[in-house]
Amino acid sequence: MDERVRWDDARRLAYAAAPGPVLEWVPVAEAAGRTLAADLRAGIDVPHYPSSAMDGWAVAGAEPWILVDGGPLTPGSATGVATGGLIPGGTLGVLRHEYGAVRDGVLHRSPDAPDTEPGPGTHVRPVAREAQAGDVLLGAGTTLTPVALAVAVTGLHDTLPVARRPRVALLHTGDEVITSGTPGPGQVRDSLGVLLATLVTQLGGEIVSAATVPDDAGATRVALTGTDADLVLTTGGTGLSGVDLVRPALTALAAEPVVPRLATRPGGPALLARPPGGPLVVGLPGNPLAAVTAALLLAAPALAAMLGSGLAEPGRVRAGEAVAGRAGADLLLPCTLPPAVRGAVPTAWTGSGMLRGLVHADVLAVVPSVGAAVGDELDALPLPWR
Ligand SMILES: Nc1nc2c(c(=O)[nH]1)N[C@H]1C(S)=C(S)[C@@H](COP(=O)(O)OP(=O)(O)OC[C@H]3O[C@@H](n4cnc5c(N)ncnc54)[C@H](O)[C@@H]3O)O[C@H]1N2
Ligand code: MOO
Repeated sequence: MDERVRWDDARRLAYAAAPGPVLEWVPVAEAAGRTLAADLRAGIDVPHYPSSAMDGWAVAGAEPWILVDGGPLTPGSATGVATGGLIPGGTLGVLRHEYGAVRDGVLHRSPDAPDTEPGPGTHVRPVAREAQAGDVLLGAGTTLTPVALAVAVTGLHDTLPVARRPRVALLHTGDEVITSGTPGPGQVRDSLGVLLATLVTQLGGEIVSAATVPDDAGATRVALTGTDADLVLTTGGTGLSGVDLVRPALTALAAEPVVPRLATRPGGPALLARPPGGPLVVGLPGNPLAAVTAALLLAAPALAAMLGSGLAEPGRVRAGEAVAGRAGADLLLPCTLPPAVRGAVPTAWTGSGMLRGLVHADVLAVVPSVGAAVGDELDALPLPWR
């Protein structure tokens, strides 16, 4: 049986396998970038009083208008209002400053005032035009952008119910992986640690631990379970050699293989498994481009589910050049979108051990096994750091 899962099915399975959000309250000033865990309703009508949209005069009845100090107005009277000022009772509409002239305490329309001004409701912002008290202003799952925070404050919210940041443990396997100094032959500097920590943070998670585990079955098993994280991301050790121990360790733990492998290149050996009672485990291949690709396909959807945000639909791009396919797998290629080409062009570095191409890439384009001709529409995964 082919246990390799297509890239799009893998995203959905990862999203479905992850637990939902845990709610916590944070002050609005500390909530930027967080994800709302519950609908936020307006605590007041927005706006909550009728206000002027212009500097000018609130008028009642037909001109001329005798200026009075405040309202309520009776027909033939007017009072000065500033933008945002309270519209007094009895007001017909607002005559903006440019279209009025005051002589001897009496307001007249100027000759260039439009015929329609002032009419009923001119330049008046009615109560609740934007929202009524109780309306949902921001839905659960909304990312708290600067604008969303402002809307929350307008709706009278000083603390916000947000999804607790998913707690993520990083586990690097491989005796050859070193974290400082110059690597000798057969050794490699850990480049995935900083990459994944940054990516996880950008995706809304929180790194709670980062450890390196030697190529030892027992140590790998212990490391996979000895954590209170919500999600464990392992690197390396997903392959077939005697020192690739992530898969055997998960089998020994009787973990449910939610995504046993991916039908993609790079990233084919990646996996997502659920040990009983333990945190979700995403096994990323050691080859760096394969690791990032798999992180976007498996870890990103799992984190989105834990945050209660939706599973983002992939984008679409046109192939900017012909690309040969690869039998039995979808190619996920770092591509730029040069304006002159009007399509996706693979970077010069698409090997699974190479990261250079991703630095300048705009998307990961999905090239089906049959390949792509110039102009073909392709699915494309956005890159979270773009
Ligand atoms: N006989 C076969 N060999 C391989 C196959 C296969 O099907 N048959 N698949 C290849 C594919 S595809 C991939 S991807 C890799 C998967 O490798 P592992 O997940 O087992 O990773 P390692 O063997 O531990 O390391 C691979 C590579 O990555 C480097 N690495 C590991 N960790 C890090 C790190 N933290 N930072 C930077 N680089 C890292 C490591 O040094 C190796 O060069 O297997 C293929 N082989
Ligand atoms: O997933 Mo591997 O990096 O395809 O060679």
